[in-house]
Amino acid sequence: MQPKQYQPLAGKPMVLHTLAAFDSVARLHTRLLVVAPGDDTLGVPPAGVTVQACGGASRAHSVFNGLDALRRMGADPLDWVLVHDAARCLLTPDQVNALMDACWEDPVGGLLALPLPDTLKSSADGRVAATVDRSDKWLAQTPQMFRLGALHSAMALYLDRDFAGVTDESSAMEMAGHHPLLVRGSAQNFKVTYPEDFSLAEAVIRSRT
Ligand SMILES: Nc1ccn([C@@H]2O[C@H](COP(=O)(O)OP(=O)(O)OP(=O)(O)O)[C@@H](O)[C@H]2O)c(=O)n1
Ligand SMILES: C[C@](O)(CO)[C@H](O)COP(=O)(O)O
Repeated sequence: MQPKQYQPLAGKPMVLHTLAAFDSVARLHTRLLVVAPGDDTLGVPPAGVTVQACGGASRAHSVFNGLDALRRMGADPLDWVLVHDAARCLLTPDQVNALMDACWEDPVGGLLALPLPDTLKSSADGRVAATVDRSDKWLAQTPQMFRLGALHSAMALYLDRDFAGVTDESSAMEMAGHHPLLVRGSAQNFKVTYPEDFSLAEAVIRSRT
């Protein structure tokens, strides 16, 4: 079976839907797609997209290597960078613009996220241990937008620990003492994770055309 990001959705690989969300965002200077070393599945990338085969063992390794690649490509440490999951293929240009509008003047940057919609339980041995107050809980999405140099420095602190605990860019910034901005996203910007997510993603894509 093909890796998730190349599985077809509504007639084209998932990652092409993901990249398309950034097509009409004129403020973006560079679009970089990080793939695994030796991965040329995509062949010729879409116009305006640079591919770097510098993916790593985990998401955080891939992001860190991608930040290094951007520096080699001439990006400045003060440039904003938006990091996005290939598996969030239903992102829209409006959501990207909302994140950029909210973060542009912010001293730290931020991320798309959703307030938790369901009652939250903690568990022990497969049974409910407690109901957790969810009034301050959010589900982190991507893109996550930070200054290139600040994000690289924050992540570098965890390089020798194999980025343990760095499950998203915000967590690295938080551990470096920052408080990223939460920008309300959309439930449709879910990460294709479970088998049933593929048909849901396809239905949403078809509903938009
Ligand atoms: N080594 C890796 C693993 C993941 N990712 C990125 O992180 C995103 C979110 O990870 P996910 O796809 O959920 O992780 P996987 O481990 O690839 O997928 P799954 O949990 O379904 O096995 C991916 O879409 C991809 O963009 C990456 O860049 N490098
Ligand atoms: C970055 C992320 O999508 C935010 O919700 C998520 O943490 C990725 O998790 P994964 O375990 O790498 O799929």
